[in-house]
Parts: sequence; C-alpha cells; structure tokens
Amino acid sequence: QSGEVAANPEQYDESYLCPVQVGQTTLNLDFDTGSADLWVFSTLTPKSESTGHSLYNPSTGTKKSGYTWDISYGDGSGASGTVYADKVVVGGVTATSQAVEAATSVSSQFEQDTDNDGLLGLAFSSINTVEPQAQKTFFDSVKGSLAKPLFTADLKKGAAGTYDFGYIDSSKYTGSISYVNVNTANGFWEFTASGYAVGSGSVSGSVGDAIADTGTTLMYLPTTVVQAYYNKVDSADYDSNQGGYTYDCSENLPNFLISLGGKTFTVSGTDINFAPVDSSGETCFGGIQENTGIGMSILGDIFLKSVFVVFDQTQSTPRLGFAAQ
Ligand SMILES: O=C(CN1CCCCC1)Nc1ccc2c(c1)OCO2
Repeated sequence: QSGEVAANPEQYDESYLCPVQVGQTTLNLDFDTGSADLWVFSTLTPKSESTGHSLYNPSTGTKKSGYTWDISYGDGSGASGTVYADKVVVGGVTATSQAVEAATSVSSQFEQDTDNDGLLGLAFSSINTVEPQAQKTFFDSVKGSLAKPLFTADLKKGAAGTYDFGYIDSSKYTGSISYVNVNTANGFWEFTASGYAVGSGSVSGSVGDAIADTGTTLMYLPTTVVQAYYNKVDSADYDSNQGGYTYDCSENLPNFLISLGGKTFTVSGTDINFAPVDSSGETCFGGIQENTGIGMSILGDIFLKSVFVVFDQTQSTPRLGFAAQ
C-alpha cells in the first residue's frame, strides 16, 4: 500500500497536524520523527484536560491489559496513560492492529493546544515508552506492506504540506536527493551534518551530530554556529527572559546554509524569522537557537520547511535523503 496525508501548520508553523483515523474517530495528530509513541487524547483523559480536543474512544479497541506508557519531551511537556490495539489509517495506509496509547493525563502545553489531539511518533520503535513491552510505531507496523519501506516529509511555510508513505513523489522536489547514513543507536533519525555558512558564500566548519525532527519547531545548533549567525544581525542579543536570541522584527535576517550529504541547502532568512515574543510585534524570537544541554543539534521545522526529506529504510542501514523543494 501507499498514501499521502496533509500536514497542516498551526500559527507560526509551531507544529503541523495531520488527520488520522484512530478506531472510528478522526484526530489531528502531530507527526513527530523525534519520538516513537502514538498517543491520543481519549475519553479516559480528565474532562478538565481534554476540553476542545477530539477524543479517541477505546471502546472500539482491544485493551492491552497491564500495559502503560509515560513520555516526557525535551521542551518539558509530557503525557501518560494506557494502551489499546485498534485500526489506524493515515492517508489510506492502514495498520489493522496498531498500539494506540490513550492518555489518562497530559501536561498543560497539550491541554492548551486544542488543535492537537495527540502525537504519531515516527522515530525508531526502540524508544517507544510502553511498559512492559515497547510497541511498534505506525511506520514500523505498516513498513512491510508499503510499496517501499520509506516515508517523506514535505513541510511548508504557512501552508499545508504532505507526508507520503511508501513512495517518493518526484514532483515535490527539485534537483537530486542527497543521502546520509543514519545512526539509530539513540532511536532518532540521527546523522552528521557538515559545513555551514551565514548569508552566502562557501560552507566551512561542521554542524556535527544532528537529528531530523518534524516534532520540534526550531533549529537548535552548536553555540559557535549560533553566535556566528546572530553576529550578522545588528539588533540581535541573547535574552535570558525569553530563553534565546531575539532581535527587532523589522530587521531582515541572513540566510543559513548547511551542507548535508555533499549538497548545500539554504534556509532563507525569512524562514528563520520565527515569531514575535509578544503582541506588540516589536521584538522577534529567532528560529535558530543554541543546542546547549540537548546533546545534539536538532533540525526542526524551521529547516524542514525548506527541504524535501526521505526517511528511508530500504537498506540495512537507514538513510535520510534531502532535496531542495
Ligand atoms: O520537545 C520537543 C518536541 N516535542 C515534540 C512533541 C510535542 C512537544 C514538543 N523538542 C525539543 C527537544 C529538545 C529541546 C527543546 C525542544 O527545547 C530545548 O531542548
């Protein structure tokens, strides 16, 4: 089988939500290549936490007795609950007995984002949080039945993009796809990014160890790289109250160039201009921030909306393919 699903941006492209049939209900889920749990708001979630969300009703599923899950994300958000097996359909691709993690508790960030009805993890199943037995991601559940064991991400700035499962749609990118090998030891789509440049010119240095993470809004890079970037933005400075680099919204940001698999990709300065820090619209928060404390760089949506990405398990070593879109 193969299929295509829309990826609809929230305000400021904070995250992208995709319609997914879970049991007999369609939910809008955040496809997250940085985690491996498929969890949903449910009729088991306290009403005080689930108002405004679409809810999965586990009555259509088969309860996995004694199974629980509990996930915490890098931004401090999290959720936990119990586990059911049920039908999950994404863009016409069907997992007939997918582990569906029903939330019995969610953190305030999820409670407040009423567009988001849960997450569909697309990292490696080795980091799934279900106890006493880790469960397969949706991709792992359907991989064997896909025309090709791969999926692609084509996210866009302020417009609906797509995730495709089982095929590469050559109309969604330009030029050739350049591939890098993935290290799955940490359960992420992790690879080594090469040189970078600020503004224009030839790339140099090295961004290094990085993950492709559709569930993270921004780009988190080494301090040296981030300082080199904001040195080219006159009004920029690190604002500890905001927890990152801010600048005058009126200032034009330089492009950021990064070399992956021997090909240089350009993230436009307009894409790096993330959002105002408050309703006055005077000061803006940058889409490139420091990776301090994370342990690797994260190429999140700010980067991914500039490229077409292939998450490829056609070979014994998984690969990431990047092309300009
Ligand atoms: O937490 C996430 C992504 N997460 C995906 C699931 C929804 C909530 C956001 N990313 C992240 C990962 C590491 C970080 C970070 C953010 O901020 C600083 O370090």
